[in-house]
Amino acid sequence: MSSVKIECIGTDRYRLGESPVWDEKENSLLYVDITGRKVCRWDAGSGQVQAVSVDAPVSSVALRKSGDYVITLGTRFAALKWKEQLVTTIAQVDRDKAKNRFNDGKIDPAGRYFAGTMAEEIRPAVLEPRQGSLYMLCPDHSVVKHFDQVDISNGLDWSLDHKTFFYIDSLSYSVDAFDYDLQTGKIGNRRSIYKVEKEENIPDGMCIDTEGKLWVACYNGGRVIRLDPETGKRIQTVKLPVDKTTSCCFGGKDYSEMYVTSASDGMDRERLSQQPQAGGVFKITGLGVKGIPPYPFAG
Ligand SMILES: O=C(O)[C@H](O)[C@@H](O)[C@H](O)[C@H](O)CO
Ligand SMILES: [Zn+2]
Repeated sequence: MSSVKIECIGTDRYRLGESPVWDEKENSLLYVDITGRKVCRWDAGSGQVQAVSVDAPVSSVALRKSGDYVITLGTRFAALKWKEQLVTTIAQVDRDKAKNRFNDGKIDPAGRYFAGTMAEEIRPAVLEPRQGSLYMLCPDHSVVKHFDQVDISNGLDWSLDHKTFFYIDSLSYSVDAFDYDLQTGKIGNRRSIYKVEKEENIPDGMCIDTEGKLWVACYNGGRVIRLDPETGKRIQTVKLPVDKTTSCCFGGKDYSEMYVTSASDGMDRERLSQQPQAGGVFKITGLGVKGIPPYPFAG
C-alpha cells in the first residue's frame, strides 16, 4: 500500500467534475463538468484534453456499442457524436419537474443506461429533497422509472455476477444493494450495505473492482474508500489532496489505474488557494487492484 501514488492529470480545473469512464479504444479518459456544461476527453498518450460544450448541465457520459457516446443532459438522455460535436435527444424524463436535472449514470452489463435525477442545488448538497427518480434507458429507447423519492441520485454499479445492483442516494449517507435481474433489468429487495462515517461525509460516485469490492468517492471527504459488500466493512481509505472528490473509475493499462474526478463549486477563495488542485482529475497508481471495462450502451 506504500506504493500508492496520486497525481493530478493536466492543469485544467473544473467546476463539478464527474462521471469518469475509460475509453479503451481511444486510450482516453472521458468525464464531464456538470455545471461547466462540457464533456471532456483526456488522451492518456498525448496528455491533451478535448472538450465538447453542451447547452445544459451534463451529468454523465457512457460508451455506445455502435461508436461514439451517450450522455445525460439536463433531463434528457442524448447521443453525442464526438467529431461532429453533435447532440441529439433520445428520451426525456421528469417533464413535470422544471428544476430537475439528471445526475450520475452508468451502463448495466446488458447495455441499458441507468441514471437518476435530482432537484437543482441551491448550493452543493442543499436542495429540495425527494424530487429525484432512478431511470433506465433500454436499447429500444424506452424508459423505465425504477423508483422516486430520491434526494441526490448518485453512484451505481453491478456485482461481478450481475445479480446485485449497488446504488447511492447521497443524502441517505448509505450505500445500498438491490437484487438484480439482468434479463429484465428489474431491481428489488433494497437494503443498506454500508453507512458512511462522519468524516467520510457524502457518498458520491462508485465503481467495482475485479475482486467485487466497491470504491466510493466521498464528497467533502477528500477520499475514496474501498468497501466489502459481503461484510459491510470498509477495507481501505485513500486520501486525496482535495475535499470534493466526486467519482472514480478504473482505467489505463489493464484497468490497473484509478481515476478520480473532483469539484471546485462552492469553495471560497481561501479554500481554493489552500487546495489549488480542486476541480482537477487525479490518477492513482499502485493500488494493487484492477477494475473492469465499462459496458457500452446497446441502443
Ligand atoms: O457530484 C454529484 O453527483 C452532484 O452533482 C454534486 O452536486 C454533489 O454530489 C453534491 O453536491 C453533493 O452530494
Ligand atoms: Zn456524483
